[in-house]
Amino acid sequence: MGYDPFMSSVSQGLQSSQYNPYAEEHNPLAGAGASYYGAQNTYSTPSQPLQYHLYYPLAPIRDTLQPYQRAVFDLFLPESLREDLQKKAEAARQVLASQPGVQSPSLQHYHSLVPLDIKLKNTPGIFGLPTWVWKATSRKNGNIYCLRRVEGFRLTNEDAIKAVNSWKKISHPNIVTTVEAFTTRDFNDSSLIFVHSYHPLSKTLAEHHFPVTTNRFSRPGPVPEKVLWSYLVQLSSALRVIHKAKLAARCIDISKVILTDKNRIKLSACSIFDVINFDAHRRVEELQQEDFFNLGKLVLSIGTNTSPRNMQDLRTLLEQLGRNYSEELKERVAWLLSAPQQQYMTADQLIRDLALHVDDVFVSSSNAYDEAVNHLGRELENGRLVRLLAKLGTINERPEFDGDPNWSETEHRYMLKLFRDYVFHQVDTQGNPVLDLGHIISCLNKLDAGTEEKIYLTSRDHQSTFLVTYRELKKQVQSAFGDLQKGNTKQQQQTSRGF
Ligand SMILES: Nc1ncnc2c1ncn2[C@@H]1O[C@H](COP(=O)(O)OP(=O)(O)OP(=O)(O)O)[C@@H](O)[C@H]1O
Repeated sequence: MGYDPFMSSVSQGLQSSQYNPYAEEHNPLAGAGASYYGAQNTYSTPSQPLQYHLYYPLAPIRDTLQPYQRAVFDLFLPESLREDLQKKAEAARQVLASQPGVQSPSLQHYHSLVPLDIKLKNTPGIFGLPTWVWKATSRKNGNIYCLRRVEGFRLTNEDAIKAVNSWKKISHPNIVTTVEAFTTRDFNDSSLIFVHSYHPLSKTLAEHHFPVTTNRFSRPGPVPEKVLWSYLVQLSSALRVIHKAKLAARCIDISKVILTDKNRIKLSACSIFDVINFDAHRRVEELQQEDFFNLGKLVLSIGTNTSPRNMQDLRTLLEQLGRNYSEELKERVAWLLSAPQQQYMTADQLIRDLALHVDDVFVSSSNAYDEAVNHLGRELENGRLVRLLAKLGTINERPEFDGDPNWSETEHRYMLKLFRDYVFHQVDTQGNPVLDLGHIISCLNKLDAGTEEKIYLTSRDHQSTFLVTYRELKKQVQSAFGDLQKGNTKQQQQTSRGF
């Protein structure tokens, strides 16, 4: 089998000795001696032919739905997930409307800057300086990143910016990855730019739990305790990896923790304090203890619905937390708030103390993972069909190939044209188009699997009929597509004669 541009990159990467479900010949020893060795290695490969037309396990709900609903519900991503992913994709692709004569904003090799801040006027936040956040596309690799400008910061020590290098090595599901940092004069001042990975449509915990609203009745209700435990576990896990790398997060604040999915949070502004406060030369152990204190404060703030600006009396707020939540949560938060007095609390110790809640988070994220793999399985099926459709599209109705204007209408290509009619152009007894997605997908699945099932194909003038198996049709698709891949033989001969 030659190079197949419609094969997934994954399957392209497969070694010849590995099983390739898209390969025409599945037995690597095919040829001399194949039948002798035929039974070997079969333990690692599914029996042939693959029953591709059997889709992923279907829910019982299937029987109660109409065919058109069934196809949509059973074969594609659930509506809510599809909508969520599409909204994220749309946000990631968003660009500012171009204005005549105004160049789209860019910064070094980052172009198409789109602001992510919703505030119009920027006041200094936790960094003590105004910051601005954008999404931007890298000219180097086409990826989208989150850029944060720290306005009016003059870098006096070149070593300060190197502090970012240690952060680049940190990779953790609850930490936004740091990519790079640089200085710029593009804003007619000296500004620092931090580049982090981009997580579309994320909100800060401040935006989520303390939305700016003028309607006092629309204030959010109390946050469920399991959400608070989940935040605590996720941030403790982030702290564990940060502290192990001899760093301190320094940005545990409701405005710097982002919510990227339901209850999934990430620390979004790591490395910034390490650069802007580089000259303060504070001991990392001391900063790590502050991380614990700030973690306690964050949970207390959300649990008592009190903005960090109004958290002067921590003792009273702890009592309030104890009235609404379990004693265990109150004790854990009190323990975190005592961090500066305690000598060297560690993240390992914290994770051990949270073990039962870590298990809860583990179970829910494992469930989410299983569900995602299940959806991925269906999408794998759909991706396979798109490749098949693309192949058929290159063959059906091709106006001319190899100097033959009837190429797509003759020999086995004619059968593929009739198959196209069978799949897509059926009509009912009243002559209305049959728009049954289930029929289309089932036919394409059988074609891709090359089953032994036979179908009748009838010419448009009803003068001729063919009884053909999907297996034969599959061979015909491969043969016609193979011809197209080889290219124009007449021209090649002429060219080679020319040499
Ligand atoms: N890595 C990221 N990917 C995508 N969006 C992000 C990322 N980091 C932050 N954001 C979003 O950018 C917006 C602004 O973030 P920022 O940290 O400036 O919050 P803020 O509340 O404006 O804080 P401050 O008061 O310090 O300016 C928020 O909506 C946040 O969710």
